[in-house]
Amino acid sequence: MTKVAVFSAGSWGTAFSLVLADAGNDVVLWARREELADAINSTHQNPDYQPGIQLPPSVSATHDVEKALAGAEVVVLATPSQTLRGNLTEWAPHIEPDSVLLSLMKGVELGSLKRMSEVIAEVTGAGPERIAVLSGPNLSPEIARREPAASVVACEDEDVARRLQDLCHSPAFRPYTSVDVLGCELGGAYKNVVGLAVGMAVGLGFGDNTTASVITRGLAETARLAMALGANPLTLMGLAGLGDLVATCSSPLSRNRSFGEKLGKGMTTDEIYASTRQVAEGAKSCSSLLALARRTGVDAPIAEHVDAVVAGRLTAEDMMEAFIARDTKAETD
Ligand SMILES: NC(=O)C1=CN([C@@H]2O[C@H](COP(=O)(O)OP(=O)(O)OC[C@H]3O[C@@H](n4cnc5c(N)ncnc54)[C@H](O)[C@@H]3O)[C@@H](O)[C@H]2O)C=CC1
Ligand SMILES: O=C(CO)COP(=O)(O)O
Repeated sequence: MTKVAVFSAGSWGTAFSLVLADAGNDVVLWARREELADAINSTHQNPDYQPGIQLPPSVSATHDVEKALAGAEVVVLATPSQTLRGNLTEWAPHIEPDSVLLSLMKGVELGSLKRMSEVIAEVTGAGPERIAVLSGPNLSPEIARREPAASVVACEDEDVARRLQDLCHSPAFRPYTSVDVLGCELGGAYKNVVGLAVGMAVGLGFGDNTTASVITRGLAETARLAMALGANPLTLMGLAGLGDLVATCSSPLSRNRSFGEKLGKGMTTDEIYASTRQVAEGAKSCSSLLALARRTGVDAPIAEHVDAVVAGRLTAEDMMEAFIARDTKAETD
């Protein structure tokens, strides 16, 4: 049995622990709060992030970093993107030297504009053959209920991607391999920003023509930036691109879409933050993705307008009007 350490016990870390356990691994889930680790061990449920879901016996929880990491061949990272650098700096000295680091996160760091795999490389010094990402249409409540879903596990070293694919292939979860780490990460981070825009349209009371238009132009914007940075265009048409975009933008379970819906209904960003404990990565990554697009010389109207609404410089209504009023152009430009 492979020992896998999962950091941390939020919605996705908990649901993915169940996938890993179903796939035959010994899973240790690290929780930031000791009382949550105790609750998971005594009830086999995570009442804060996946209430009502029974975790398999091969999932145990701990608040002790060293204990979680000792002997772990794979370390899964599922914290909010903006805290990863700080968290990993504390954890890195205890990570086994040959272990593989698998990121489940979908964001881009503010300030540095680094993707999560880049932050992991910088903080741990691990080479590309030890760093992988998993991304796809994987809304955690559905994964936790074992509803069938697919995903992509990407690593520059294809053998490592295959090893991780075997590691998380369960009766309900089907991972595909890829070597396009950058494309998977940008697809995952960008779909959250598009999800915010779609949520705003929903909050304003608009229907399927509007949301389909934003989704499609969102995919074009994602592909434009990702390809300029070297991604394989086919990645954006796959599970980590179109697949995740469709899941996020269509589902009321998406925190990013819900966040956008609240903005569309007139709530402020601060009011929304105060109303939930869960992360909506797009509310921060709209700014870092916009900066990345500007640095790359790529037009990013959705990131630009979403960033302005999140920052309170524009209303959601004005954003939708601005989308329609922009200079007209060819679809493929
Ligand atoms: N929930 C989902 O359906 C999916 C989430 N993801 C991605 O996974 C990542 C984690 O998301 P979720 O688990 O959904 O978030 P969450 O909000 O449900 O949980 C976040 C976890 O991080 C911990 N945390 C919060 N602030 C922290 C800090 N300052 N230091 C250390 N830990 C901290 C929390 O205690 C919690 O365990 C995000 O990048 C998200 O985009 C990816 C696919 C699916
Ligand atoms: O990444 C996700 C689904 O694939 C989860 O989306 P939200 O973070 O918007 O809930």
